[in-house]
Amino acid sequence: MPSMASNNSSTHTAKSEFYARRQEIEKHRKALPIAAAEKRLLEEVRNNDILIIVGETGSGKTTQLPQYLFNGGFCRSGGIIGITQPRRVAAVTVAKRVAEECGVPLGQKVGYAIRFDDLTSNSTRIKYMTDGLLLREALLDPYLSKYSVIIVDEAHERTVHTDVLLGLLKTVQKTRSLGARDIVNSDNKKDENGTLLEKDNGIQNTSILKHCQSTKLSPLKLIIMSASLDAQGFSDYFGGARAVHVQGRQFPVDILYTNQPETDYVDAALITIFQIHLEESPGDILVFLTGQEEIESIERLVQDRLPKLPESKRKLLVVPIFASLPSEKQMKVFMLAPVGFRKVILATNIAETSVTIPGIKYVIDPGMVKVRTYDASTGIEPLIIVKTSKAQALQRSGRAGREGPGKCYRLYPENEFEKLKDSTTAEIKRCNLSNVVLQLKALGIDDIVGFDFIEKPDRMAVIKSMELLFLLGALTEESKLSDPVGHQMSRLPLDPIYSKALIVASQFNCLEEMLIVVAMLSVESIFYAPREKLDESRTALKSFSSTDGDHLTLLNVYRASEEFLEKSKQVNSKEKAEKNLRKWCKENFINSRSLKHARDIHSQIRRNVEQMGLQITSCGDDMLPFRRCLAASFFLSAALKQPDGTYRALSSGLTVQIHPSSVLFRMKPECIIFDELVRTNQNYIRNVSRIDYLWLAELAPQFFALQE
Ligand SMILES: Nc1ncnc2c1ncn2[C@@H]1O[C@H](COP(=O)(O)OP(=O)(O)OP(=O)(O)O)[C@@H](O)[C@H]1O
Repeated sequence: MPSMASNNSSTHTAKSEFYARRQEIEKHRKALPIAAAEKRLLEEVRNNDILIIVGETGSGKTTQLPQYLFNGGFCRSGGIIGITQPRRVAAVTVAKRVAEECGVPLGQKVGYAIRFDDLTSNSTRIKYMTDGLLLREALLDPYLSKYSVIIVDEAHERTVHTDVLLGLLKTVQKTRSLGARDIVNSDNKKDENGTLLEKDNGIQNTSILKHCQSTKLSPLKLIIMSASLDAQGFSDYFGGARAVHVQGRQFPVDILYTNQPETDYVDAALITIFQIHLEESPGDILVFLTGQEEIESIERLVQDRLPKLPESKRKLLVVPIFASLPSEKQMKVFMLAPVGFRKVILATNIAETSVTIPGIKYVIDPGMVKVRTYDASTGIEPLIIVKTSKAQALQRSGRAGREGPGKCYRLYPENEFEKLKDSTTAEIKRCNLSNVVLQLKALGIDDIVGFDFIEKPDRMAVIKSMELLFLLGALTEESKLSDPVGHQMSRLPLDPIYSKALIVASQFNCLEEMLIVVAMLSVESIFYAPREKLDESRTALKSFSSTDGDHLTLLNVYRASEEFLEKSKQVNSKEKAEKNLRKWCKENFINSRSLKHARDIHSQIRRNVEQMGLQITSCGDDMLPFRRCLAASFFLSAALKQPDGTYRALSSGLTVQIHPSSVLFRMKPECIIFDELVRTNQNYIRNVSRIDYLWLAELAPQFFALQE
């Protein structure tokens, strides 16, 4: 019968496509430079409990090593191979790729887990995750007992989470080795109960050892990996651990430099995009920029210029990717462009390491990156734009040459490259440490200064952050985590001040409102004001603005958007309603991407506080409790008006000014709290709300009584 015949043939086609794809993948895997080193690497891991692996970008470290270890029997007794990544997008996309290479559905043998998104199951043996997530797992399972191997990938990035994790893993690894060895043959020192005595990294290891002995935990294999790693430094830190190099890269990447330094790198990037598009052979372009605003401005400029090109040259598809973009939008960059189109990806350093973006042949690297810095003496955390390190430049160029030869356009002269720092300053050296301290305390590590970090944070920064946590009520006078506030705060994946605000809000009966405001404060630029439509955008803002300040204004925006969406959903499909909301955002000069991100964060933190058993109630129309709650939570950033119209920040003594984007810019109330201090040519404060000065001593006596 014809229909039978066609069914059969379509099954045949599907089958042969499947086998063709598997063959293609197998061929690709065998061609990777790391493939020649498979046996050697397995031997090295068998012989060394800690191993450092350095290999070129694209050589196959992240995708292949876990598979080699799995096939080499490292999961035989049920253990999991955990691979950490500094970024969520890398954890997700690499896991997808490896699942495909293994020919299994994602979430079975191969899975990933990132904050609020866990695609693993009992059968998962190769698990990709963010370094922050593994740290959170350590809170519940200090021995990381389900892992037989942990690979810390992209260790060169030296995020705070990676650094804390390295210190923690050093201890866990040592303890698990000792525990396991002791079961077999013990001549180690023991206490009267026969438990090994060992105190390391501030953790009382006797209990860990006891556990290791009772559960017969096997030693943990620890692998530190990167393409651009100071192998010696890492080896020294891990007591002379063995370092191996995997030679070779799959495809060449031509590096091109400019003759002269560029005065405006954004403009230079724009010109280079069009030059490549008009003159070079097919292949997609990846451009590294410093942030959402820069990306959105180039996106508009490219769109503006496209219609001026000849019809045949207009097939250019611009796709942005930055951290605060919802993940389903981030995933768009991994989709192939429609036939005949060239894709231009505008990315922050989120796409710098680990990821393979299909189709990328050209990389444009202006050599700049936005980083958060920290001034412990004032508590200011300005975001500044700085030059990348050599390691970052190498990673960026490594995003090309993954599927074929590539080109990287560095928008600076070659001699400038030589002047760059070898590696990026570790984040722990330049950030507010209150979150780190809170996490370490929650892990039972009380001696923060004595903790064996690969690079010690500044002592002053540690002390400042302990002070801050004490003032927020998270630490006791003995510097222990307080109960319940400190413990609750450590469970919330937020900046400690926001976590505290949520806890306080449950007492002020306005948690409903605070959840929204914290979500809105957690995203970049809710409002946008294009220069050519400044008046219109101001008028739009007025319809939401509250004379009490920006926090209530943000609340109004969120609620108005929810109301709009609900109404739209009553008469439209969900997709249509979402589309209408984007239109509504545009009309009201609201950044729909940021708003969507805030809605996601809102539902996530709402789930968190529900799990913690906090009371979610609303203060209704009376905003007084909410404003008092703002004062009780943000008292460390209270400021008083001075005769000249500037403000004095009460905790740092700095002179600050309300940012022109604030609804209180002209009103200038006597006493305010603010969320953020931005340092440009002035100290500007953003997200400002009016409070009553007398509330400060009443609601934060621990701070304002100390001041007198
Ligand atoms: N999602 C993907 N789609 C297509 N090919 C991929 C994908 N992920 C990896 N590959 C291929 O596998 C190769 C090895 O990637 P892998 O991430 O394992 O390298 P790596 O050595 O870890 O690189 P890096 O140091 O840059 O993270 C890539 O160069 C690419 O050819």
